[in-house]
Amino acid sequence: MDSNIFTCESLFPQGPPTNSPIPCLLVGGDALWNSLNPPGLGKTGLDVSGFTSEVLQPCVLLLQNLQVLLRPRGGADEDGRVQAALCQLLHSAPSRVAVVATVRRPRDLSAGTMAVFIHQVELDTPTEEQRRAMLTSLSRGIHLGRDVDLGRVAKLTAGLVLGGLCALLSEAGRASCRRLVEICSGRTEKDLCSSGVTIRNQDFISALQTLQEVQSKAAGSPKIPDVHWEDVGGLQEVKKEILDTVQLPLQRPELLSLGLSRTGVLLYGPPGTGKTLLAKAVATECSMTFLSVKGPELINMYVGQSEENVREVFNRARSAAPCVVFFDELDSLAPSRGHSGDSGGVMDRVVSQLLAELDALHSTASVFVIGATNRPDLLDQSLLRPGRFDKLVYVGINEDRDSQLQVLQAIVRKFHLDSTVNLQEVLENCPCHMTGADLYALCSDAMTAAVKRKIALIDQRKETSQEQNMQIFSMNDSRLLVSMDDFKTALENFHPSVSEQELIRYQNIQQKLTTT
Ligand SMILES: Nc1ncnc2c1ncn2[C@@H]1O[C@H](COP(=O)(O)OP(=O)(O)OP(=O)(O)O)[C@@H](O)[C@H]1O
Repeated sequence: MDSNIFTCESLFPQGPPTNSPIPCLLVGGDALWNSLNPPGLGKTGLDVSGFTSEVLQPCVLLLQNLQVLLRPRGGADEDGRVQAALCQLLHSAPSRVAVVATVRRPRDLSAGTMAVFIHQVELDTPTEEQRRAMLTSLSRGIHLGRDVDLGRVAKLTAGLVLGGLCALLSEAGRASCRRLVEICSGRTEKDLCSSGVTIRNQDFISALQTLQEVQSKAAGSPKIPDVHWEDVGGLQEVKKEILDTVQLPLQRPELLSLGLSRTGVLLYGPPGTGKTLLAKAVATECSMTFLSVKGPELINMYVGQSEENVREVFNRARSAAPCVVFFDELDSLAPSRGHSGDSGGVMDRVVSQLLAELDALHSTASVFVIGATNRPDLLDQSLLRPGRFDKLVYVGINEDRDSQLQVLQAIVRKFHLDSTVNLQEVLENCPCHMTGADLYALCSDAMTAAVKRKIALIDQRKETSQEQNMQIFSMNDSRLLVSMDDFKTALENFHPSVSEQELIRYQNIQQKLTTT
């Protein structure tokens, strides 16, 4: 049993408060399970003295992840016998033992179990200000370089909780050791650490990257994307409209109390015009995490599961706040109620759930919703009421050459172009109506042509080198430069993805929405 009694590291990562004389016993897993379910399940009831002997009292008994204990085999219902034993435990606990239990989501426990606990405290994801205070407190006693600005670190750590911030500091410490070992070759990490290391800003940056990589590997966890304004060409007006809506309440939280904040923006327009890209850029530029959800992914055949999925998305967003939730293909998640044609009314319930979640966001600036659709006319109109998606922004096709050039320049930012490339000339050979995705396809076709050209060159050189015994030339020998000829090759098979008729249909929808 002793091996299951731990210190309270999870509650107090730096150890229990030193000025507190009360020990904290963390009990979890098998110890509690065995006590509540002795072999044969004949006896129920926890012998608290097993954990909290007279010697240790007064003390705090911390029961972690209570839901796991109550639903040991992941079943839908709690085991009544375990629940009864738990109630018994709480009633029979000595008065000098305070029992604290933790659970990820209160709804994981039955109402009966919840009622056993007199006080229920919800721990929210820390705000930027709270993260700053935590970082200041956690880094006490650690030597930080003059270039470290904990306020900025707090800004970049949206979505991290106390444990994450502890991990960040440890990782930054490791990064600073690695940096020193590299500089002072010949000295071991142990030597350097014993003589004291200073954590610099670059160590925090490297630690953040490491943490984000780990997080992004964890299924679906939101992170701050890496798309900047420079990656979005043109769309100046759209960028401004979204930023005014998202950034203002973040910078001026007092607007919330005046009821001047907005919960969501709906981007609509033809496919491939940069709606997803814009939403990601907003999140990056405002240092918010990004949670992308495709409408159809949330729909599930099991009764109640689709609504639960919607609820779960908003829970995840709240725990990663400040967060931008991006609902792609919103029309398939929230079609007009009464018209969806599903027999069980699943879609109607999903829409109602979505509306309830949007309304609940109203009092906070930390979760912002961006919806995207090609068919705003199919949406349930109540979504467009004030306080929900109350700003509609049309993201259309760039029709003038100037804005097309801006998109092209944004796309080729990461390409190496040779001096023969004239982007204006490329555009002159393109049709008038092109989406950003079309231009991206054109550039990647040009890149493919460049790769093929280089492979052909290598093959040719190989033949000559064998004949003349020359050194073999490989793909890595020089940078891959995309030439004007590569663009010309790409243009041969280039067709815009949105036809003129479709474009007219989108423009009609836009006109209808702006006049209503
Ligand atoms: N304005 C733009 N600037 C730079 N690149 C763009 C732009 N618009 C689109 N692109 C390119 O096209 C790709 C697809 O765009 P995106 O996915 O954002 O379009 P979308 O409007 O969300 O499409 P859909 O409606 O099909 O979801 C982007 O990854 C990007 O490479």
